[in-house]
Amino acid sequence: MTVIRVEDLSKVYDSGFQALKGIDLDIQRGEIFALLGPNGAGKTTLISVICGLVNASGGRVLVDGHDNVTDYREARSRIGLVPQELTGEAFSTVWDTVSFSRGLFGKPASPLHIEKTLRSLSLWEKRRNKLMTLSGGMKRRVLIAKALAHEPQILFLDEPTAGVDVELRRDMWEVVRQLRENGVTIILTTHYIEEAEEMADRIGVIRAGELVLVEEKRELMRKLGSKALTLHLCEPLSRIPEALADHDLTLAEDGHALVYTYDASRQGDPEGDPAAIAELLAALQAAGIHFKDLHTRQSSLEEIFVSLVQESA
Ligand SMILES: Nc1ncnc2c1ncn2[C@@H]1O[C@H](COP(=O)(O)OP(=O)(O)OP(=O)(O)O)[C@@H](O)[C@H]1O
Repeated sequence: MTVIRVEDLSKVYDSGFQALKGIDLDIQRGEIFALLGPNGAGKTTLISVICGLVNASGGRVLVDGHDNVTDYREARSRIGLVPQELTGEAFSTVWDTVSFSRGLFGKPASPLHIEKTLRSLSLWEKRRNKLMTLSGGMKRRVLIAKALAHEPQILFLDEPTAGVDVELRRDMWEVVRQLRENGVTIILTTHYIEEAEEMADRIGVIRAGELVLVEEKRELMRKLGSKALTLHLCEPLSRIPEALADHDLTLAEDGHALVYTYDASRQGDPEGDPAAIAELLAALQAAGIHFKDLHTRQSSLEEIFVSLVQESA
């Protein structure tokens, strides 16, 4: 199942700056893994080392069992890397650019594969266009087509939607999902928590060169997400009554709502919060406080992420 194994990886740049500190990470075949982290955390350094563009100072990387230093060609041929920007080549056509990328890996020409790739990225109609004439969205698709030209099993996307509008972002997400459905393993770096929340099966958080967390997205949200139960009251309160002092409540909306915050990880725990909620509701009734509506809200990955990064700061 493991398609990439990263063992005790470290990187010290010539300047003496240590960008990666003993990273251990396994990527599973067929997953979408999102690497989240603030600016300068080491995301680009990590994927550059895995892709063999930057030398590690310590540790090793196995790609499908092939060491990415001693067995560079085998390792590299399995990887496609989608950089942030398209450089040069403004006057080349889409077809030529993508075909050329395949050639760089020493693969024999395969017009069939190039056609399939262009069609899957809705670039077929544009194949004769020069890159300079393409829209930003189309250029991003060309970057992906180039990275897929040599038929890699693993695709790295470095900030795939940095600086694009919402519509294009959704478009790109759809493209990535489609690739995964076709069996490609995806590793993406992102600043956008929304992107990780939307796309990822697993999330890694990197901070100051250390992986501070790797977790299934669902598990992460279950474990760390707090829930808030908001009760909209029939009659506003000026303060929380004594009888409810034992319950962890706050008054909101000018006294028109009571908010109870609890740990979502204890859901389903008979000793935990469901009992506490039942008790709370009973106590409200006993105190003669009636509510006309209620809703619960789970904290988003964004809130979870911010608290994580602050916690380890
Ligand atoms: N060639 C280099 N020489 C010295 N330091 C470098 C070099 N490249 C990157 N760094 C430093 O290493 C750290 C990690 O950089 P990296 O680009 O990996 O971060 P990142 O998480 O990808 O950030 P961003 O989201 O801003 O791209 C930064 O502090 C950066 O200044």
